[in-house]
Amino acid sequence: MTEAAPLIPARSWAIIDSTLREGEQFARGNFKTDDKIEIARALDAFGAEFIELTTPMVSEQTAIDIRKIADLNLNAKLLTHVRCAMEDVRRAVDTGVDGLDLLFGTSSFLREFSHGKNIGQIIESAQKVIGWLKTNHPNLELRFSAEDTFRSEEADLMAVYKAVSDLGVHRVGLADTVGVATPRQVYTLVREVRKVIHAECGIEFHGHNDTGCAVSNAYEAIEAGATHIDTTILGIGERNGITPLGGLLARMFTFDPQGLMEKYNLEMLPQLDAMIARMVGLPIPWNNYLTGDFAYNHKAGMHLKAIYLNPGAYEAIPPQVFGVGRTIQAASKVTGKHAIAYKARELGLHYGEDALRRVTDHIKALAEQGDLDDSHLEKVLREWVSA
Ligand SMILES: CC(=O)SCCNC(=O)CCNC(=O)[C@H](O)C(C)(C)COP(=O)(O)OP(=O)(O)OC[C@H]1O[C@@H](n2cnc3c(N)ncnc32)[C@H](O)[C@@H]1OP(=O)(O)O
Ligand SMILES: O=C(O)CCC(=O)C(=O)O
Ligand SMILES: [Mg+2]
Repeated sequence: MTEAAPLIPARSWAIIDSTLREGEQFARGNFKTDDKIEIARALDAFGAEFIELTTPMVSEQTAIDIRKIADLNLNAKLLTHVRCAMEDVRRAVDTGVDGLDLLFGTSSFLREFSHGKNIGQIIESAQKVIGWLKTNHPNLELRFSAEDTFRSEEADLMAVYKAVSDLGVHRVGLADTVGVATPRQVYTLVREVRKVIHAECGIEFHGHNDTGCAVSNAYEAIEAGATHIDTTILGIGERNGITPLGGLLARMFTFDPQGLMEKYNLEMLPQLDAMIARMVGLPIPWNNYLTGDFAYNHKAGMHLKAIYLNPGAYEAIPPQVFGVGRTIQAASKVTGKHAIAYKARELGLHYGEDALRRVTDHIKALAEQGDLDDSHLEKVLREWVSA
């Protein structure tokens, strides 16, 4: 690293976990009442500051489920995600949630093909809906998001964000709905939005992962001053999903580990990922952030030599903080004498320098012919001594 990492205090941003909203839009996300309660409780125990729930407009059952979750009296604040329409907000305020996440698409795509409103009409709808909410439900936490922000005209966005900030929303939302934004665009737009909204108004970022930037875009949003980041467990959502909770935690851990450990029960992450994998009927991806099967697998001889001396040599984040372990894969063609010596010592075996070189080369040659596992390695090491 040529420059010092920027100091980004974990206290400067909060998680809005949307597994129970965006996650329901995932191909395999079809949570039943008990699943929703399990997810909400687990996120609360983890320490998520906010839990976003699907709109009660979906169905009577969904409305009942939102009320059930509200009755759990969790520490996390509950939000429901609703269209900027009186019918929806009237239904939403009856559910017992703490806040409403309103949205309206501002890009020409969504203005033409989703709802047919121009920017003036969007602002009028926002005035009507937010005005009614402020008068009748002043304690609700309100957010207004410009859906498809990153394909919207900047002048339109600024007009909408200024209007809703003047109406007194607690947060404005920037949504990379089709996952097209670059980190630099996110950084720049968050800075621009900050200039037109009130100082006490928060900024939320919601990023899809279509081009693989969901984590980096969330990071850039935070660096630029965003206060809230949308995540889902395992990143589930429409298409290939949004910023995964684990990915965001991994990214942010490197800036303020202590702050992150104080805010969240990080060692619960494997449990959260496993819960959602079970519910959606899919395995945790092998290369998943922190909890993938091989996220902490070390194999090459040059790495293993250093790992034995200090795991930090090849790990940016200590696995135990997130409740996972590391795997040392010493039996392979890319292994080296230090790893073999270490494995031998574990078995109470010791070789001289020449023998160690020869057994290492033998193991590498064997691995060229097929996979080796630890038990095979152990057998070879023992036979080598007795031979
Ligand atoms: C990027 C995102 O993820 S946005 C969030 C997406 N979430 C959802 O869609 C929640 C689940 N959705 C549903 O259950 C249904 O779509 C409902 C209940 C919301 C609406 O269902 P329907 O009345 O059958 O309408 P349908 O879904 O076919 O069409 C969407 C309607 O929402 C309107 N709409 C779209 N965006 C908005 C908005 N931000 N504010 C107000 N109305 C909107 C459209 O104009 C259309 O209404 P219209 O038929 O009067 O033109
Ligand atoms: O309400 C928001 O900010 C995000 C909505 C959404 O899921 C999206 O735009 O992808
Ligand atoms: Mg989304």
